[in-house]
Amino acid sequence: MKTFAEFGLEPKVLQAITELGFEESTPIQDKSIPIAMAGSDMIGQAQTGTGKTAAFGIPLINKIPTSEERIVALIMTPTRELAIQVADEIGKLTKYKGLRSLPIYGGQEIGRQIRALKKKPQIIIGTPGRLLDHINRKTIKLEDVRTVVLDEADEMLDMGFMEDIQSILKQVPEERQTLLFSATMPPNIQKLAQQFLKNPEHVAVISKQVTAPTIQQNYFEVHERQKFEALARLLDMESPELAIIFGRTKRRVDELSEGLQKRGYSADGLHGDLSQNQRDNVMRKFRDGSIDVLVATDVAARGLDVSGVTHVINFDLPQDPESYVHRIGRTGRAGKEGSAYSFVTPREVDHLHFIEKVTRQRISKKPLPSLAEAIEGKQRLTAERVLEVVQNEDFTEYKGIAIQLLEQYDSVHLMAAALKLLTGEKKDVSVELTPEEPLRAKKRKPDIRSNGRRFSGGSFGGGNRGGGQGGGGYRGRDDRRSNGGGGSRGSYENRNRDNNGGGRGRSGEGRSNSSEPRRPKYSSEDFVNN
Ligand SMILES: Nc1ncnc2c1ncn2[C@@H]1O[C@H](COP(=O)(O)OP(=O)(O)OP(=O)(O)O)[C@@H](O)[C@H]1O
Ligand SMILES: [Mg+2]
Repeated sequence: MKTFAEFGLEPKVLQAITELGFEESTPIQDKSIPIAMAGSDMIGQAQTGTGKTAAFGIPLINKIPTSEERIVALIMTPTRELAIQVADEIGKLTKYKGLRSLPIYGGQEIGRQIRALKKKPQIIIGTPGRLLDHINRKTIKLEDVRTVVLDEADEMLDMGFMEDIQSILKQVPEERQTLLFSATMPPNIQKLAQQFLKNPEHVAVISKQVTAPTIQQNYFEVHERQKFEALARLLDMESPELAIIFGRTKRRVDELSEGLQKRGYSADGLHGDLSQNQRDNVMRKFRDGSIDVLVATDVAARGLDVSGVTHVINFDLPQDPESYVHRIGRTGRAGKEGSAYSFVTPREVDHLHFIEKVTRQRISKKPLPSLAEAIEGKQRLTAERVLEVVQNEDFTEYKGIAIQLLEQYDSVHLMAAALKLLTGEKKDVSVELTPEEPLRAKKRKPDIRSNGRRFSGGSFGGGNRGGGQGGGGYRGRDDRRSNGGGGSRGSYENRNRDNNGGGRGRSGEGRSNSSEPRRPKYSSEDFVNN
């Protein structure tokens, strides 16, 4: 691992890196920064949460002169939310150098974007649909662009953005540097690379597994009708700091987040049918910790970086192994620990094994959390909250009444009653979800680690098993809560621009709930206690 000073970066860029708290470069940064600084095209693959944004962001910022008044760099992302987050990180990296960067995405008032474009940003971070819109209106000209980054390129392909990317890149001069980054590189990415990159260097910092080794991966075998109760128990048992729960469809996300709210969890939902404002609010609440549980479709699977996410729960198993890798990668970032739990119905067990095979990672089967474990978890959390008050807060005002009560009642009885009250046991409100069809294993070649070409990268920190590997590259960041700044507005960019539907995202993003057959609802009371 290098210190950033060894790359020969401008002092103002270094200063911003130091302020972000990055002490050493991560393996992907180590390998990509020199290649990108030399001007070569590049394909970069590294596990989720290992700093790919800065790996392309730092060299990009370093090379743009401050005096520049034209758009010279273009970064494309598959989702609006990611565009905002990347713009935020680029903004932080360019704080001292003082370049101007601007996110451009669907769902935001176009007039506002046009006004912001008049301030002559040098770096645009956008989703393909809205970018094309601006190109057609001639409010964005790409004739001076010298650097293009495709973040999550494979996802953009999967969402059907190939033609849009083609049209956008037609506007960019041939003499440019093109960089392509993702944690997964399915074989079809080759097509995109051949079209848009020139003699790219391949850099991969993945040896055995494509998932980050700091994520503990588990699954429960559970019947569809048991899932909600199992989820509630899991949340009670584990009391995550922040959790993301992935559901297959928008309807699922709505029903789940409502159900969790009814049961007293601080949860909210995120999917492509919400208004931009609603998405905005949900992401802001999640980033600042005013909700603990984000329920989302795959709209939140790629690239999102919210520190404090300790748990990812696949309430529904994703269709693609790629999606699994990215979803669980929302935790265990920047060397931190994280846990992933997947709910697998008996008919989906084969599909889970397929995901294990493709990702070359064992996923451990766990027994469903029992009622006793759930209760114990809740009680432990209450006790922790009480002790925190004991240690950190002023409760002098309550001492008088405490003394009075203790004179009349047994101290253990009193304490137990107070804890019961605090635990806030909810009446078992029954929650009904519309069942989802189980997934079937897809047939395909079980390797998503590379596109079949040889990569110049070696292993990721020398052996990926066990912990320890992520630690080296990530010192000094643990207490930082990465705040999205302007908040994050999330949505898959709709193919037809602003929310006209027609998005082709997987996992239900583009699927109309109303067209699905109505199946009988089941109730959480069907759940058999264990
Ligand atoms: N050198 C570094 N030292 C410490 N923290 C870092 C370093 N580089 C990046 N980070 C932090 O690590 C976190 C993850 O980075 P980033 O979002 O770029 O990951 P990624 O590789 O793009 O992941 P994904 O595949 O999920 O998109 C961010 O909070 C980022 O600020
Ligand atoms: Mg990323």
